[in-house]
Amino acid sequence: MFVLAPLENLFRPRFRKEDLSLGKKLGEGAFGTVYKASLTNKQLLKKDGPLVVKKANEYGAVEAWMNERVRRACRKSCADFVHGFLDDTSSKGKEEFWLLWRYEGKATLADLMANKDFPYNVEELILGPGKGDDLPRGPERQNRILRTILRQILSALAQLHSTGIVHRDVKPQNIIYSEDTKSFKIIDLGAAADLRVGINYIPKEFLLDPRYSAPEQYIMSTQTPSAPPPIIAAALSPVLWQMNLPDRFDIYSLGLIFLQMAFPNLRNDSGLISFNRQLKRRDYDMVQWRNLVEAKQSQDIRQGFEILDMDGGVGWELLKDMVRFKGRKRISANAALAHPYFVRAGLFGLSGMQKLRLSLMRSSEQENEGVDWVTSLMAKSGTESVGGFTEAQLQNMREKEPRRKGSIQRNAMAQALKLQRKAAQTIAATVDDIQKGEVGKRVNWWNRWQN
Ligand SMILES: Nc1ncnc2c1ncn2[C@@H]1O[C@H](COP(=O)(O)OP(=O)(O)OP(=O)(O)O)[C@@H](O)[C@H]1O
Repeated sequence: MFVLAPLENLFRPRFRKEDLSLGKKLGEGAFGTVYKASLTNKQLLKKDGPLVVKKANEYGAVEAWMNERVRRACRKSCADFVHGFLDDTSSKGKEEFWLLWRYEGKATLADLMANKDFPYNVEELILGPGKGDDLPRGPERQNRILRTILRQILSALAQLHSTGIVHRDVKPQNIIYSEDTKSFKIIDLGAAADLRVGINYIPKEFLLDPRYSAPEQYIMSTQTPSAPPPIIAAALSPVLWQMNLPDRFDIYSLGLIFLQMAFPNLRNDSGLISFNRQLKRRDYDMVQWRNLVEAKQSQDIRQGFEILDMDGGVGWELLKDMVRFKGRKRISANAALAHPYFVRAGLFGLSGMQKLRLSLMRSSEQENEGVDWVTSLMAKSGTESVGGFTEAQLQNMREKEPRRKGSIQRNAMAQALKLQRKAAQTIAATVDDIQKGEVGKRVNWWNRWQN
């Protein structure tokens, strides 16, 4: 940040108000007004195409800073930021900060969820028209779509979090479908906090959307003092981060989105608000909430649980791990990506039950099947990392660890499936351990896994 940011600014094009022609208004929030726009001076950008301009108030500079940081550290997770500049031509006292992004597309997840055809309308966007027809319409196909959406948002969040940024305003309105990458990206870093350098970190002041915010009032304990100067904050932040796990704030919000995707009756505001009230009254116990609503026998509720209960209820398990009262007990974005809900998904989605059986039997005949098996899952599902480990890292561990003797009982399908689930859980737990700084546990993890 200290070295690259100033350098980068030397080489990036500079924009002025006159270079832009504003079009349709896209939104108006507490921090500014957003327009679709085009460039009058086409030479400024190599790649032509529509842009989005936010005319922001005094918070604009912070939002620009946050966007630049994201562009350097994890650009694929958020809307493509172009530039931010202060408009000093406007009258004094009314300074405006202008922020520019590439126009990602017309639909946010909120727009898509409001459509009666959700989630099939998203399937078409991600796969192309007619491509999901290998399955009949029903819970299995819906589950496949929900899983893809959730995985895309979780990956984006995992990247933000590993950069030290907590978004604090995760909601369907702030998740946009990018027509270019054909996937979901996060927008609106206006309320985000960069805990590594203390930017926008004000423990006593927050501007959160109550519909989606986690029960904790502050993302950092109120006993944590206000942010010190950036360099000191950067040095201290890993400690504060581990103490408070502020990233879990976003996970709770995403859990609520998962819930809304599964239950049609919770997609509108009044549904969500009454869910929040019911959950609070039951001390944030999802099982109690389930008992309450299941008794009501509604079609929407039945449909939601049918999805979450598939594959032994892995969806429901993940949801419960995301929507928990205590931040510390909530799953992290990385661990969630290694959850069986996703680990099994790649296989089911891509090769079907038959091939899964075959590959499990085949892999159970090999030595070292633990690693081989996980890496083959990764290859099949197109996953680049499991629980934060790349394929190369996993293979490397395999080389250095004693070889496993014997093998899983042949043809023991049930056992293999159990192991698969267990392995994913162990990876998730291990990622948590590592995140807690106990790197030495990695070796224990290997032993646990072998056992
Ligand atoms: N990169 C983008 N591409 C396409 N549309 C965008 C982009 N960024 C923002 N929008 C549209 O503009 C709207 C407002 O954007 P954003 O949420 O950043 O502004 P905001 O002023 O903070 O609004 P709010 O306070 O309501 O969240 C979004 O809901 C989205 O429809």
